Amino acid sequence: MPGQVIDGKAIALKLREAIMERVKALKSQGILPGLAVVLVGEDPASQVYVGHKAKACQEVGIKSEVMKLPASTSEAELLALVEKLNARPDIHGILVQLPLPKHIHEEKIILAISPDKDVDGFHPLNMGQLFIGSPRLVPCTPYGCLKILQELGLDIAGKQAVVVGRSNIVGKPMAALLLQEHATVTICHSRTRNLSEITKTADILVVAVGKPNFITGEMVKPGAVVLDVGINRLPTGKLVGDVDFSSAAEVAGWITPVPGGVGPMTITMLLFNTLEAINYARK
Ligand SMILES: Nc1nc2c(c(=O)[nH]1)N[C@@H](CN(C=O)c1ccc(C(=O)N[C@@H](CCC(=O)O)C(=O)O)cc1)CN2
Repeated sequence: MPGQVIDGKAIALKLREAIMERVKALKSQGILPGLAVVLVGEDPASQVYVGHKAKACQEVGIKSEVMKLPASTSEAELLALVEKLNARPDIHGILVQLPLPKHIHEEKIILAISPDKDVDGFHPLNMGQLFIGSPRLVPCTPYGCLKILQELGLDIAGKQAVVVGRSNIVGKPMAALLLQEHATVTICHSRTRNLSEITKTADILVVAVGKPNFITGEMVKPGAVVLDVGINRLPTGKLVGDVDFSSAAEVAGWITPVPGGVGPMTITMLLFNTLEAINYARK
């Protein structure tokens, strides 16, 4: 029997309703949550995501300021903007949309964002906290994957989890989150040998490699939960994940589609983190 398709949009909407209630409560205490979103350059996908973020903020009542800078912006100019945002008491969360133009070092920018306002959870302090088991602000995409598992009531403790991909944004924090939930975690990457032998052991398979249809049905354990983090636009314009949905859905117990799976959760967890960041604001 084909696996059940996970409706990430529906889960995201449910969580956003709870976020909206929290925003109302904060406003009644005189606190208006504020998020700054910085976009450098004209990358079309980034423009879409930033637009989605601003719209989502508006829908739940968070104040968002989108700052669009030309691709020619220097690293020093961007650092100066981040410093200004760090100092603003009305801004609780700061996010610099990735990827940045090649001449700007992402690591330097991430390091410059105050860890207390780092709603992406990419700052080494927040990453380190996650890895020592005391999470603070958690990267939105892996956090969204975890929420999907929790919202569906799927067991994590004691399960074999395999994460394919070792990026700082998704793979590594995803592994840390699953470990925190007591899964037995394996991380696979481009140099992994016998990949399908490992993926076939996974009760929970998270795929974030950025390669269209990379994982096929024969690489999936029957009944597994498959979370597809990939978003790849084919030359035809069609959006596909890193998992070949039709063959994997025949084998999996649960599977996220692309679009409409993990993506909407990423933005929901950004809203969630913006409210969490209020707890770290200097009084
Ligand atoms: N500063 C950051 N940069 C980037 C992040 C991030 O978390 N922080 N992640 C990605 C892009 N991203 C958010 O920024 C993101 C990607 C995709 C989606 C999404 O909702 N996707 C939809 C499809 C949208 C489409 O039509 O293109 C879906 O999967 O249903 C949300 C956010 C890289 N940069």
